[in-house]
Amino acid sequence: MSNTAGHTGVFISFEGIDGAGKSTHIDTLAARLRSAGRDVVLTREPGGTALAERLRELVLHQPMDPLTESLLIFAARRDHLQQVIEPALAAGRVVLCDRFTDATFAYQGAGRGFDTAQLEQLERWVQQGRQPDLTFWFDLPPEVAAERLSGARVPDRFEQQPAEFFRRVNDGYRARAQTHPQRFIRLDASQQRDAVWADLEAALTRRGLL
Ligand SMILES: Nc1ncnc2c1ncn2[C@@H]1O[C@H](COP(=O)(O)OP(=O)(O)OP(=O)(O)O)[C@@H](O)[C@H]1O
Ligand SMILES: Cc1cn([C@H]2C[C@H](O)[C@@H](COP(=O)(O)O)O2)c(=O)[nH]c1=O
Repeated sequence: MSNTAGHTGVFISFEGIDGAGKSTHIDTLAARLRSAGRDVVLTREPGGTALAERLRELVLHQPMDPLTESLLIFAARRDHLQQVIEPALAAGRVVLCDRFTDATFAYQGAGRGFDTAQLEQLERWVQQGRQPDLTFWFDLPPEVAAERLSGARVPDRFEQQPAEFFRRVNDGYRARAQTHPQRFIRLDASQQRDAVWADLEAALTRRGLL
């Protein structure tokens, strides 16, 4: 659906292991899109609504088993989709979302070893076919990400995981990128910030979004 300015809603997600560089570029992109006349919604997962932010706190800090973790993440996603993402897209806005369902397949699926078929069921049930139009995957070796994050903050339940966990998570992202090649754009996040931004900008320009 398009708004009065003739803009159609666009849903862009940003993925990658902790410390891969997503946040560094999301704000810059939001400013760029706004200066091009787009109405931008900046949001994140788990989170993005009052309820989903409360669930985020639990998921990041409260010990729980992988099924509980997956259910809470999808519950948060359901609220986020209904309250924020779907209305914004219907109004012709650009939604920039720091992580979405690919993170669940990467962290809960590949990282924790939770059954992918069950995640696919939850994905269908909760999202009713909704997927990002474009997904930037910041691909970075876990050792480099750990180095970038070292001492930056008190680690949450995911950030406390060993490098081997993040290697599996990164493999999980690679698998998702192979399953959804039409929307995935891999960025070499080990480059300098400017080079990563240039690749991101070029990909959006090629698609007529900048
Ligand atoms: N290309 C880069 N080269 C070197 N350092 C970088 C680069 N991009 C980001 N950083 C730095 O790495 C750290 C992590 O970046 P950032 O917070 O953007 O990652 P993130 O993917 O959003 O992490 P998280 O998912 O854990 O929030 C920050 O200190 C940031 O300044
Ligand atoms: C959406 C989503 C997120 N996670 C994990 C990944 C991160 O470690 C945290 C979110 O914190 P950040 O500020 O984005 O780094 O949650 C997850 O395990 N599964 C998911 O679906």
